[in-house]
Amino acid sequence: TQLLSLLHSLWQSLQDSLTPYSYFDVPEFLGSAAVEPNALYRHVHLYLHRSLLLSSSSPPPPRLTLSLPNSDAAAAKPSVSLSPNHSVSDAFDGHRAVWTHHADTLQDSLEERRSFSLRLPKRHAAALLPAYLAHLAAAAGHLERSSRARRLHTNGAASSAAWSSVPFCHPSTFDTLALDPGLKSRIVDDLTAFADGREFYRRTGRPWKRGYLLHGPPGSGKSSLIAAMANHLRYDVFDLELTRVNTNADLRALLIQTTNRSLIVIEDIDCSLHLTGDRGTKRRRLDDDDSSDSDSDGENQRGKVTLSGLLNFTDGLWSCCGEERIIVFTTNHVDGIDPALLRPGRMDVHVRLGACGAHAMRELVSRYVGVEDHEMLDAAEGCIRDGGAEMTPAEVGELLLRNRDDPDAAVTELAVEMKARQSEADGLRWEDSAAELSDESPRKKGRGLGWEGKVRILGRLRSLTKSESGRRGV
Ligand SMILES: Nc1ncnc2c1ncn2[C@@H]1O[C@H](COP(=O)(O)OP(=O)(O)OP(=O)(O)O)[C@@H](O)[C@H]1O
Repeated sequence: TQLLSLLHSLWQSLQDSLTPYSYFDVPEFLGSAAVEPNALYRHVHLYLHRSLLLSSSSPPPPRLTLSLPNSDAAAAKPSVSLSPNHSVSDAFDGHRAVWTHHADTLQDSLEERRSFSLRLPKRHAAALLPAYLAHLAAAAGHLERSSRARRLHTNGAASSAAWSSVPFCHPSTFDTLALDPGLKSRIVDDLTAFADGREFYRRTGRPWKRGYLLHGPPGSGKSSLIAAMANHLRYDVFDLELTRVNTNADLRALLIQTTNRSLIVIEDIDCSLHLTGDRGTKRRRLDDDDSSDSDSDGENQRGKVTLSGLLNFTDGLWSCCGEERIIVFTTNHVDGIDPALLRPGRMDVHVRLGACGAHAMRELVSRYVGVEDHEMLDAAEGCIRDGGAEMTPAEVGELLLRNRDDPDAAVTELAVEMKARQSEADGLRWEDSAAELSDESPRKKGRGLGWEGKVRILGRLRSLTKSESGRRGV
């Protein structure tokens, strides 16, 4: 046996010295007992699965293993892997890397040892290997993130500072969101730069977090934008219900339980706490650093969450207990928020969402009822461009949804509604102007209206008459 084993190793050495290739083994488990999982094996598996086996650019290897574990049956996505003792090749930097999957059954045991082996040209192996492994790790990391199941967390009863969660599967994405294209690309670019910014934040010594404030009337798409942001970044969402948090200490406890790569959302911030009044009474006591601990402790004793506690949450020392987090505040009334919360560093990006613009309206119509070109669509767009016709994306969406079986009726109703709103707005403006004209108050009288003002009011009156007749026509 010893002689045979010696001959075998001599034969191996001879082969190794003659072959033009270098081989690298990647076992599934590490250590003499082979119980510690090898992360590189998982990376190779993922990389081969997505980048090579399912790629349409290269022909698949002749044999693949398809599997669908019972626990994943609901997702109904079979996984594909390289069958044992089959190979697949990959091109990298002008060279060919060949991966082979091995599965060996151990003697006297049913146990199977699996591994991958990588074959590289021997002359270039030393130079190629580090770069190729880095490329593989980056691709696998990206795939791991994109395939990770995400969750929507919310804080439970007021008595407990704990999160509970459900799978996050909101369908809103930047593709389904009807937004002004400039605004959309600014947000996407900002999010992408943030997610890729590890090195930047490390170099500049800034905590790797970003604050967003979304403001606009109900139905302008704040929640949809949050879902699209989470889907774009593939982050978990922590939806913080401030009214269910008792004290600043609870708020801090909730914060430190949030995970990296997450979006922490506080909706309707103006309704959650009476922050402005709270701050107003304390403004004298609070210096520029609003997040002083002594203050928050004082408030804790009184048992409520305060502005200073919230500021600690957003940019105090405690806010840096993790990384890659985005904090999003939403409000319908931006004026009701204390300016301290809005400062850069706390809320870095302010996004105003309002009435549906012409581009967003066309996008919604195209998506809901498949109409790209229609005179009624032009009429509706005209009303938006002329001003006064304001409908939120939610209102436009609801109107189109009602008529989704009849595209003609949908765009006609949309044009009628826009026209009606424009006329109404013009009427209101005219009433305002008329009131101004007839106001007997000495202040207004003193200011008076010149002939230009009177002509302007007459012009408005005429356009109102016109729009009324137009409305009847529609
Ligand atoms: N920009 C948009 N593109 C496509 N659909 C939109 C858009 N904005 C809103 N909607 C539609 O309107 C519905 C309501 O929007 P959403 O809940 O996002 O508004 P919101 O501003 O968060 O409202 P609220 O302030 O009441 O929470 C969404 O379900 C979505 O279908």
